[in-house]
Amino acid sequence: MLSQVLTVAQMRAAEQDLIAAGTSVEALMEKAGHGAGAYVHRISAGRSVAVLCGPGNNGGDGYVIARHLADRGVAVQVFAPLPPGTAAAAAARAAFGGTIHEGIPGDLPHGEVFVDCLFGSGLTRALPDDLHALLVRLAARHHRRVAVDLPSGVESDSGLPLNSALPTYDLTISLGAWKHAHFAMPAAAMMGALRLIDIGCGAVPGVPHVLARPYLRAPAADAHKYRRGLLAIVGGAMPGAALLAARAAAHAGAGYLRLIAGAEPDGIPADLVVVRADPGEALEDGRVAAVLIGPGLGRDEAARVRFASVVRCGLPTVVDADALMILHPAPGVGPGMIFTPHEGELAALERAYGLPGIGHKRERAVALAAASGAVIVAKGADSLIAGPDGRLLLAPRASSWLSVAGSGDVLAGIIASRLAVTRDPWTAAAEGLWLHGEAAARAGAAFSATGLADCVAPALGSLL
Ligand SMILES: NC(=O)C1=CN([C@@H]2O[C@H](COP(=O)(O)OP(=O)(O)OC[C@H]3O[C@@H](n4cnc5c(N)ncnc54)[C@H](O)[C@@H]3O)[C@@H](O)[C@H]2O)[C@@H](O)CC1
Ligand SMILES: Nc1ncnc2c1ncn2[C@@H]1O[C@H](COP(=O)(O)OP(=O)(O)O)[C@@H](O)[C@H]1O
Ligand SMILES: [K+]
Repeated sequence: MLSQVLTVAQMRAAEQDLIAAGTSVEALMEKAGHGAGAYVHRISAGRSVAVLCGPGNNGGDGYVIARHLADRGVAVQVFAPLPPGTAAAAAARAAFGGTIHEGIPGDLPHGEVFVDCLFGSGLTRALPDDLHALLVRLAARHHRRVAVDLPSGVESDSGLPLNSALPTYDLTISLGAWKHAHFAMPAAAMMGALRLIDIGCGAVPGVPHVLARPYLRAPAADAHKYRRGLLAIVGGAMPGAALLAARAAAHAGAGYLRLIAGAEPDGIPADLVVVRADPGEALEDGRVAAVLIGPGLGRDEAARVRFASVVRCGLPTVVDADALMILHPAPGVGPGMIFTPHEGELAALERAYGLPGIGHKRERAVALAAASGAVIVAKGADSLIAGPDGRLLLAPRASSWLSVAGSGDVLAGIIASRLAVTRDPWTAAAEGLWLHGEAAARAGAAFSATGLADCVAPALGSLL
């Protein structure tokens, strides 16, 4: 349940449940403040800290953090432009015996760590100019910046900043549970590293979770290539993309790769079996566990015919790239499939399924999954996985070096390989998305898509 992601309303309800079970708001605030204070203490390494406290319970957490630090001998100053407006925040302030600067001071200190406890999940509108300016000035005067629960000015449920020019942070410490803003762009880009403080919230049924590290297994002792999974990759007009997907797929677990070639590929690797036959015939083999179609397929009539053959074979299929752009709702399209759209392909699919395409990305992906019956991997800087049953997984931020041409082909190859291994679209999507992020972390900086594909095997090795 520490991986659950809650809306503001769900978080409030979870807190109410704790209160109803006998914990006071003050006790929750103590737990949250001490947990966050321990992180700030570590970061400050004994150097000075400034805490900006707002009027609500986020400010209350700030007073607890300040007391935690002062008790450990850290030089801490509190900036409180507004008086506490809740009983718990007032009590936390009274318990802090140190320096409090009220109002909007003209002179502000330079120091090591700035802790933002101006507003948390209670933010309902943009910060007024005076508070915004104070936040920006204090943040600019400190080397390290920590946001408590959320960066002030960010809307929790949408991840939208309600002000322009908000500070960025090195660390964001979420309290009680993750919020959507921690995983949604553009807010997630402002937050730095993410940490969560457990205050004892129970599991909330039916809510999204954070994509977790999967644990994979080496092939069984008696494995053979077919039992490990035969993946058929259906190529098309531009063979390079399919070869790239195959290069990634080869290192993601499938025991056997076959390229059902369209245009004649150059430089075929020795370990890739190339079949020059109609996909309809080639897929009748009976041993094919999963199919990938889309990378380099093209969007012409020949592409449509190849896609229709794949649909007819009824095998578990990853549908990516061009195939998403020519896809239309039809019998056999959707259930048992994984669609891997980026933003443009997501919009095309919404048009194809007659969906309005409004709301948060997560809501759009869930609606598409329900309408199509497919598992949706909605890619981008804030990737997520939606299932036709309403399940939702939000991926932790991955390397921004993934923004390189071909990294989507690599993802499609990885997911398809996992589909051949697991035969389960949901599991394959989750394992594949994690492996892609892990491969990127291992590939370091400025990698090419080929370099990324070559890091898939060590990434998989780390998950065994
Ligand atoms: N309720 C609980 O049991 C706990 C709450 N915790 C903290 O409480 C926070 C939520 O506290 P609150 O609900 O008091 O909300 P905040 O502290 O985020 O905001 C306080 C109040 O400011 C007002 N406000 C909103 N936007 C504003 C704006 N732009 N300018 C001026 N005023 C504005 C609102 O009336 C809001 O209720 C969480 O983020 C977390 O930090 C934690 O202490 C853990 C326990
Ligand atoms: N800024 C970013 N941070 C993290 N991941 C990213 C970022 N930009 C792109 N990605 C990932 O890189 C991949 C790009 O896929 P796609 O848009 O299909 O590219 P291509 O068509 O060139 O292969 C997706 O998996 C996406 O989630
Ligand atoms: K905050």
